[in-house]
Amino acid sequence: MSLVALRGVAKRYATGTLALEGVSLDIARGDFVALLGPSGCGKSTLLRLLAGLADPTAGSLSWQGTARPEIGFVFQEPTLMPWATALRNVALPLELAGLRRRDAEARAADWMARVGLAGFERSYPRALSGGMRMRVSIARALVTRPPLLLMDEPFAALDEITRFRLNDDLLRLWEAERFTAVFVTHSVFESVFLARRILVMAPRPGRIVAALDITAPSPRDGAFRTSGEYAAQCRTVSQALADAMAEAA
Ligand SMILES: Nc1ncnc2c1ncn2[C@@H]1O[C@H](COP(=O)(O)OP(=O)(O)OP(=O)(O)O)[C@@H](O)[C@H]1O
Repeated sequence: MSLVALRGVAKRYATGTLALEGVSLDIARGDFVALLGPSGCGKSTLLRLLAGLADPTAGSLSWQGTARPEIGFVFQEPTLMPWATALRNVALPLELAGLRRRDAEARAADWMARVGLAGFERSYPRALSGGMRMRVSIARALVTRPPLLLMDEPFAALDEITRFRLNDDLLRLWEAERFTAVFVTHSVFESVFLARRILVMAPRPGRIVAALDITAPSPRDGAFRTSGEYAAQCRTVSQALADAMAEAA
């Protein structure tokens, strides 16, 4: 069943830039969708439309049950409050939702453990590594258990080993929670590792040029990352991306 259906969506900014045109897609509840494409193809714009941070200039977004669900966000910058401990950062969305501080912190501590940060509750963001700050950001996004998680190149600034670990842990969380995930990335390798469906986008105007299903089963782990199946899927997606870029050029 689709969580959201987009039909003929376009977005033209006030500057005249046509960031998206003719975008039609269905995002199934519980799916993991990657938006893959070169700079400027409208990935972030599509995420902003899903988030309700911008409105389409043409076409429609229809949410199942008619209302946009609660949404968790993870950006490339973890955007934590520097004056608050990691635990306070994770607890904040719960307190904003009306939970008592003690209950919010208990649940936040549980989520910190789930992202591998047990023992760092009292640490301030500046004392944590980039990867750990990103883990705090993921815990903060998921602590209210939103049905939809939007991620905009969350791991692009991290080193490769840290990025692999976060990919592994994100998949574990998704398998346990089954939120719907929409993940923006420039990386073919990351998109194939994470996603069940990859939407390849091309620029000028931003549009979806291919939709590829990645059928590899769970669990996807270190063994999957070095498998022939993974390499073959990466080749297919790379080719689709190269075709998209050639068409756009
Ligand atoms: N607020 C804005 N006002 C005007 N133009 C914008 C705005 N935001 C994005 N654009 C333009 O719309 C197009 C799509 O931008 P968008 O950021 O959605 O692409 P992207 O695929 O996410 O790129 P990147 O990978 O570089 O983040 C680009 O040409 C961009 O310059």
